[in-house]
Formats: sequence, structure tokens, C-alpha cells
Amino acid sequence: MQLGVIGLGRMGRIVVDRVLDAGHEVVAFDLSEEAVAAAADAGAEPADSVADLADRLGDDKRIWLMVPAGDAVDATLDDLDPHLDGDDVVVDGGNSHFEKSVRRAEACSAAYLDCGTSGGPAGAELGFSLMIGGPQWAYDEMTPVFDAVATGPAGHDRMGEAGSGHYVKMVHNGVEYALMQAYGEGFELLAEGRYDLDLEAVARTWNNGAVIRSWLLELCEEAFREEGTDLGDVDDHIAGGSTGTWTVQEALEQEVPVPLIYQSLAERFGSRADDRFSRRLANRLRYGFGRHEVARKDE
Ligand SMILES: NC(=O)C1=CN([C@@H]2O[C@H](COP(=O)(O)OP(=O)(O)OC[C@H]3O[C@@H](n4cnc5c(N)ncnc54)[C@H](OP(=O)(O)O)[C@@H]3O)[C@@H](O)[C@H]2O)C=CC1
Ligand SMILES: O=C(CO)[C@H](O)[C@H](O)COP(=O)(O)O
Repeated sequence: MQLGVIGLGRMGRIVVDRVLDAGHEVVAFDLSEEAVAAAADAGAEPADSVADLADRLGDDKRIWLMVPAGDAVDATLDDLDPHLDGDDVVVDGGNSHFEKSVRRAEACSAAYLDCGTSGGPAGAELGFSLMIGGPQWAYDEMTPVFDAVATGPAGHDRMGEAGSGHYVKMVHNGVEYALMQAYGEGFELLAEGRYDLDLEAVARTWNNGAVIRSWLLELCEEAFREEGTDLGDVDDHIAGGSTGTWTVQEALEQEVPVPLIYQSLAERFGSRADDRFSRRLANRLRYGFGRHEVARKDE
């Protein structure tokens, strides 16, 4: 099969390499000329624009977008659409909001697959987990590519109609937030608690047979090994948050309680301010109702 890949960053480049390794052909485009040149070195055919990529693909185009979610997806689709027809297939492998994917699927001249991608840059060797929404025929048509990009045939599946792939990935990310929070709280108690523990040794022991073993726990072990058991100079500021916010918004709309996911999202937002107004007010209110001493900033 011949696949066009647009967006050759951390994730798109892995798509290129795994599809080439599986014996398919790749035509590659990115705004970055260096990224295109590097993909060409790896064996892809370089394109110098979205239109050029479309021309090089001929009929029955198969195209994978791996650009940042949001405006870049719409800009790419605007450039692509004049070159597409109903026999073509476009996959959006990024973290797009599922409702945008539904709208894009309706507007796109090609069959549109929304594909949640999990595994991160480590997927270069292992392959990804792919959660796909959209027409069955397009999913079947793209199966050789999904087999190559995923861990194998068991690493991808069609979740359902348009939007369902990105919906499942959104919830996946909510679970990811809550799991990180749970590991974080457990290790914080161990770090602050009554025994002098080597947290890397704890994580390694848990990773070997414990009920709570997981890839995230392996990454905890790696973090303690590389940064030190006190995490060295790693800051307590957590970036990101959009997919977790969407998960909580959807849970509110569906009236499904997700307190753990919400709490981990709130913890993330809270990490961005070191001078919390709510804590300062609580400090002052204790004086108001109990004449408790107010801690002042210059003390
Ligand atoms: N990193 C991760 O662990 C995961 C990421 N994702 C999702 O995958 C998608 C890609 O992420 P990632 O690879 O990490 O991002 P990167 O920023 O590493 O790569 C994105 C690439 O797309 C290029 N690009 C941006 N706009 C356009 C455009 N209009 N046309 C062509 N190329 C463009 C960028 O070029 P330039 O740098 O020059 O702007 C960059 O090379 C995102 O939606 C992300 O949320 C999903 C799962 C895991
Ligand atoms: O999808 C992912 C992992 O599964 C990406 O790494 C994503 O960026 C994580 O979300 P956030 O940026 O909110 O931490």
C-alpha cells in the first residue's frame, strides 16, 4: 500500500518508520523541511506541500494526519479536500476532540477515520494501541497500515461510528490522569512516611508480580532511576490538561461521576499556581472565626 503521512514529529515519524518497515510505500510532508528530509533519508518519498503529496498518491488515496490537534488539522484538511473523493481515506491519528472529528467526517470529501493513538514515542519499537471510529469499509481498507502502526492485529479495533475513536481515546487519557495521580500519592506517602525507602526498589518490586504493576509504574521506576529517588530538580508543575478537561466535561454532560479523574485534573491545575488564593483566604478566615494566628508572607 502507498500511504501519505502529514506531520512528521514525535508520533508521525513513528508512523512513517513502522509503515516502511512493514514493506509499504510512504509519501511524507511536514511544515518542517528538516523533518521531510529526515523521513526521505529513512526511505519515504518527500513532498513539498499538501497538494504535492496528494498528486504523488494518485487514485484511492490513503492519508494519515499526525499534526497537532486543533487548527493544524483543519488547515491540512482545507488544503487536502480539493484533491479528495469518496474512494479516498483520511485518518486523523492525533488527539482531536471527538465532536470536531464528527464535524470533519461530515465535511470531508473522503471517508474519515478518527483514530485515538496510545503508546507515545515508546511505540516506535512496540507499536501503538489504536482506537478507530468511522466507516467499516475504510477501516477494513486501512487494516494493513493499522497492523503495521499498532502492536499488531490485536493492537487496533474499530470502536464504532464517526467520533468513537477519539471519544475512547479521550476517556483513556482521563484514566491516564487518575492512574498517575494514584501512583503519585502512594509514592509521596512512601517518600514522606516513617521508613527510609528506596522508591526505585519499591517500584521495581511492585512491577514484578504486584497487583498494581503497569507501564506507568515502569515509568515511575525509570523516573526514580534517572532522576534520583527524590526526583532531583523535577518541578511540581504539570502541563497539558486538554484531554482530561474534555473527559470531565463529557462526564458532567452524561451525569456520570468521575471524581478521581476530576481530582487529578484539579491537582494539575493547582500545580500551576504557587500562591493559591483559596489557601490564603482559608488562612485569613481561620482568624475571622477563631482568632487563630494569620501566617503572613514576610514571616
Ligand atoms: N506525543 C505523544 O505522546 C502523543 C501525541 N498524540 C497526538 O499526536 C499528535 C501529534 O503529536 P506529536 O507528534 O507529539 O507532535 P509534534 O509536535 O512532535 O509533531 C507535530 C508535527 O506536525 C507538524 N505540523 C504542524 N502543523 C502542520 C501542518 N499544518 N501541516 C504539516 N505539518 C504540520 C509540526 O511541524 P512544526 O514543528 O514545524 O510546527 C511537527 O513536525 C497530536 O495531536 C498529539 O496530541 C497522541 C498520543 C501520544
Ligand atoms: O495522549 C497522550 C498520551 O496518551 C499525550 O501524551 C497527551 O499529550 C497527554 O495529555 P496531556 O497533554 O493532557 O498530558
